[in-house]
Amino acid sequence: RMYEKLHIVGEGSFGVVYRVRHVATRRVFAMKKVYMERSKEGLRTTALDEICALKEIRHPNI
Ligand SMILES: Nc1ncnc2c1ncn2[C@@H]1O[C@H](COP(=O)(O)OP(=O)(O)OP(=O)(O)O)[C@@H](O)[C@H]1O
Repeated sequence: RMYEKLHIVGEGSFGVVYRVRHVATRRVFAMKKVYMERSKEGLRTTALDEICALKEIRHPNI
């Protein structure tokens, strides 16, 4: 396992955020687990929208 879960930081509309530790470097990060419920059409568009939005953002904390 690359990241060790420490505790839950918070929860939003699209997922839950954990405080985690990167095992190799011991650095602490926030990890967001996006809800990925499956529907007949495949992945929910809300989950995809959230992932696409986060991929676009350029910020040292993301
Ligand atoms: N990079 C981060 N570092 C530290 N804490 C974070 C980080 N991202 C999210 N959090 C914490 O986790 C909580 C949930 O974040 P999330 O982005 O899932 O939802 P939100 O943006 O607060 O709400 P919503 O998505 O419903 O508008 C936040 O309120 C914040 O406390």
